Amino acid sequence: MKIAILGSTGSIGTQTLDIVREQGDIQVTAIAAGSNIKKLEEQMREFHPLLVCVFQKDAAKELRDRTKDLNIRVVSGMDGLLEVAVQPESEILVTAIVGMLGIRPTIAAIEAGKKIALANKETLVTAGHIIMPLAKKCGVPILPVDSEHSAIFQSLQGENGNRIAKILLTASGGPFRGKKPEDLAHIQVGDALRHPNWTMGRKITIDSSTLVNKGLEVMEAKWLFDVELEQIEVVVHPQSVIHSAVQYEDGAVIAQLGTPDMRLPIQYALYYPKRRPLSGDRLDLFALGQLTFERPDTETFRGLALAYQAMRRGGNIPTAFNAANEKAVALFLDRKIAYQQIPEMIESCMEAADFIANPTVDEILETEAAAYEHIAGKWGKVFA
Ligand SMILES: NC(=O)C1=CN([C@@H]2O[C@H](COP(=O)(O)OP(=O)(O)OC[C@H]3O[C@@H](n4cnc5c(N)ncnc54)[C@H](OP(=O)(O)O)[C@@H]3O)[C@@H](O)[C@H]2O)C=CC1
Ligand SMILES: CC(=O)[C@@H](O)[C@H](O)COP(=O)(O)O
Ligand SMILES: [Mn+2]
Repeated sequence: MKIAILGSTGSIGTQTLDIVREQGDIQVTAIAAGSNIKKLEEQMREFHPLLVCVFQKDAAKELRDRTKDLNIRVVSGMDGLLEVAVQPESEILVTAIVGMLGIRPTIAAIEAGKKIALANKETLVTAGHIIMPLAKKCGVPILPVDSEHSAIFQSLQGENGNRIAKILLTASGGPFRGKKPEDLAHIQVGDALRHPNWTMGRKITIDSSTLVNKGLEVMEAKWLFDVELEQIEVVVHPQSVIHSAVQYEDGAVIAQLGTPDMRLPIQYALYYPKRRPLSGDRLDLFALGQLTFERPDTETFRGLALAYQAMRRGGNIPTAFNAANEKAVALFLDRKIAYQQIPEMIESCMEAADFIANPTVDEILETEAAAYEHIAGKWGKVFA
């Protein structure tokens, strides 16, 4: 099997490469990252891709100098990401890049007939109405990597045309589960980066803590599984053992359970429909003792309530939601805004957005730019 990876240096990207190492029959034809040339150089020397993209131009130049002996082409910028996405020899593109920057490369890969192993949920949230019909038209499967969506996908195997009554989308509840709004006023970056169950990139870890991640995942599920919003129920399950479930019309609930290990959904997407042996811990129900469930507290964690609102309004409002969140999380991680300003900025950008019912890619990117401008206009001092 031949694969290309967008975001090879990140959490999902490096775990994809762990699978490449373990399985031994995957060739990595192309990789891309933002600026981490140290890790890219290591990956080039170990996996010998044919093409490498570093988004930042200066970093690409430095990587070229450092790897002259390898004779591997190094490209940069959006054009470089697009080249990696459509690298002629690859069969599957793993979208492990963070943010809606993934939209254009994902579309290009679908148009080039590549299967998509999709981790980059922001792309579906903002452009699901373009990507899902395009994938259908091009006969390209979108194979979910996100743990919940992989669990749903696994629970749907053998459904024989039976309809989904409900999706039970599990959520850990994040590090602040049980807290009230007044407890969140002085949250620091280090507190929010302490996820109870998963080790992930910084942006998604913050999103898990605000429940924005769950809001993004509800939208992702809606696009992937073609269900109504009302058919998706978020269930807080602090142990993260049940990765999600499907309820059928006769009431049967089929779930996928496992240890919190992203290598399983990544491997399942790559080899679908085959399962392969995989190293790692096995689930021990006796050691666990009990599994618990709660309703999400959407009054404290307004990110989830705002996501539902964005989905109900539809059009480009999920883009306003997502773009505002990407900017707000980056500002919070840079210690420029307080934790509770994340939902505040999302709500404000959603209110300020000019509604477009069926946005094109250009209009999605304009909505993103407008959200950034709105934040700069209203909170200008945080950019100083
Ligand atoms: N981590 C997880 O367990 C899960 C992640 N996801 C989703 O997967 C995606 C990736 O998440 P995660 O792996 O945690 O993120 P990380 O932050 O760990 O990695 C992000 C990757 O994207 C690269 N990147 C960042 N900016 C650019 C750019 N401008 N051009 C090219 N590459 C860029 C980074 O490169 P560099 O290192 O150079 O910055 C890095 O390789 C997200 O959409 C997330 O929501 C979904 C489920 C679980
Ligand atoms: C591993 C994974 O898929 C993450 O998206 C995870 O779901 C985050 O956990 P919570 O958002 O449920 O805290
Ligand atoms: Mn998830």
